[in-house]
Amino acid sequence: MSRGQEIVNNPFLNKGTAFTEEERKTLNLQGMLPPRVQTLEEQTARVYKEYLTKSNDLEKRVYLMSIFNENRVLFYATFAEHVSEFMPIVYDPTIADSIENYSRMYVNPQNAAFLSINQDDKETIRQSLINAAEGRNIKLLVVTDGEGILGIGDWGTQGIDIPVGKLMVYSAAAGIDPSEVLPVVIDAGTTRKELLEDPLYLGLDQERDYSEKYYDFVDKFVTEAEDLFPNLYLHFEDFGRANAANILDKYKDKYLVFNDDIQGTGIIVLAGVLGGLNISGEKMVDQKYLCFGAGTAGVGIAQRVAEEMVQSGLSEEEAKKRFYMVDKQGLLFDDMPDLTPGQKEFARSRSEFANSEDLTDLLSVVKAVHPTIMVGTSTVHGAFTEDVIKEMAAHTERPIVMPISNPTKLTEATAADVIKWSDGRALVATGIPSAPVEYNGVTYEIGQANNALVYPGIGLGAIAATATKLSDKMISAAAHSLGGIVDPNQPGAAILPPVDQLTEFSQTVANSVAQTAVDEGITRETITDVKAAVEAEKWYPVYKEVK
Ligand SMILES: NC(=O)c1ccc[n+]([C@@H]2O[C@H](COP(=O)([O-])OP(=O)(O)OC[C@H]3O[C@@H](n4cnc5c(N)ncnc54)[C@H](O)[C@@H]3O)[C@@H](O)[C@H]2O)c1
Ligand SMILES: O=C(O)C[C@H](O)C(=O)O
Ligand SMILES: [Mn+2]
Repeated sequence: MSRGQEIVNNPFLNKGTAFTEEERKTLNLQGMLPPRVQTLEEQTARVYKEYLTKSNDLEKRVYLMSIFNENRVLFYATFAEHVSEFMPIVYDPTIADSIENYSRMYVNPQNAAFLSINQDDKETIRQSLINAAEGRNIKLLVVTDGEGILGIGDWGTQGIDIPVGKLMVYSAAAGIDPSEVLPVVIDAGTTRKELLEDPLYLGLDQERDYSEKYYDFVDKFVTEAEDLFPNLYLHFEDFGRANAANILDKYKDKYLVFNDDIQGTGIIVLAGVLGGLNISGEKMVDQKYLCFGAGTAGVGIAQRVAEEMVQSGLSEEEAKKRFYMVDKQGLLFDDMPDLTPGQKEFARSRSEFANSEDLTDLLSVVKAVHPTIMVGTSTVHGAFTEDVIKEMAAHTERPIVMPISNPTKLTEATAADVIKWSDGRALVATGIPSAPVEYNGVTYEIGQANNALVYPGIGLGAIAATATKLSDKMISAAAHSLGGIVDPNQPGAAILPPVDQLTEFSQTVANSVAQTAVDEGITRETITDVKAAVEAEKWYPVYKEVK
């Protein structure tokens, strides 16, 4: 390929119509582009105008991804101009439609690495990562095995859109250089019959592997990735309930790793709880917490909030007594078979209740427990019914309610309903973006309790600090750093900061995470000026000289 062809076909170098006359001459691009030279501003205006002609969200996403495939600077410059408008298009919830239709709509591998459990020798794993990285300096890798995509379950190889999408948010929100990231999917088969029966399915035509071979494969992958990319921040996303915590626990003391569903979600929900308490004036140690859907996210959040209660003065035992976990069986009791290790930590004793046998549905548990905080991570659409919310609101002045299952079709309630049913008293945040709610003359802003509001800043902070691991203190600092961004005295104030300020508060999160790593002395390099180090790590969507 000629140098000119190489450049226009490389999304990290391509400038499209913005190549100047001078560049067209020196890079041998003459005759390869329409004659008019455009500025980046003209290009983003064109992209946005065309975007507006698309008739549905999936088409909008496909169009934006075509720009992403061609020209990363143009994609991120346009994204930066329309952050809160584009978030639900490139990310959740529209990304769910894109994953469900991935094989049919496939056009481009988007610089991802596709690993197959059938090729489990470490040389092939290593070479696959090298091929996908194409000599780029990879600092951030997002990997999924596709088993627990959002709440929509096992999508095998099609899950690759989640690492791609999570990384887009890293670059847009925190300014992670898009040429320094690598999305990876581990195809270990799938449990989804309709994929295996679909002749168009692009993943392996086999049942998901739950044997030791799977853990061996993950171990080879982690070892090779850490060896190839020595300063790596390794982000795990949407692994299944049986594996996610095991994998995090295995590597978290050894490498700089992060599980978004466990840790990221724990941080954003804790930040929302802190924001809610800031508004209600109540204390953390007085709260009673109900988790509905005690899986990867549900347990991860409960652990984070419990840790916060301990830091607020309770003993670990006292803190755990404030938690009630509800899953398919109803309230979880310690005599139940099949509890996950995380569920066991929080399971209650039957002797605490006169009617423990009856506590098999959410409403009876709410009646028996009178929670002050209720978080939904169950994937059960509509589970927070009018009866449930009214019962909760009857026993607490400002109930904190977060239906955060994704995407839209799985969410436990809408913000508008929760506000109406609680007569405007509930402090609400949702997993997907929600429009403001008008109720009795007050406009309620609804925060988005989605890990996207924190994981980009955490990654940027940890990378900029050259942290050797992600410590509990760094995680806690991230949650606390979001406080103070919202004005709690404003009637109808949100409990979390608005998505249109995503880039600003990602910076705040990054600074505080980096500062904590430096204070703890867990950095590879000596950092004297934390803010400068974070700033130096940031990438901006502007064209650079191509040589
Ligand atoms: N907003 C966010 O930032 C965020 C982050 C992570 C996960 N989530 C969402 O949370 C949901 C769960 O994700 P996960 O990764 O924890 O999945 P998971 O499969 O690990 O957990 C889901 C849990 O819900 C339970 N459940 C299923 N049906 C139930 C029912 N009828 N009653 C009670 N419990 C029931 C399951 O048994 C399981 O324990 C998904 O919809 C996901 O999109 C949101
Ligand atoms: O991807 C999201 O929108 C949040 C979260 O990681 C999820 O799995 O639902
Ligand atoms: Mn996730």
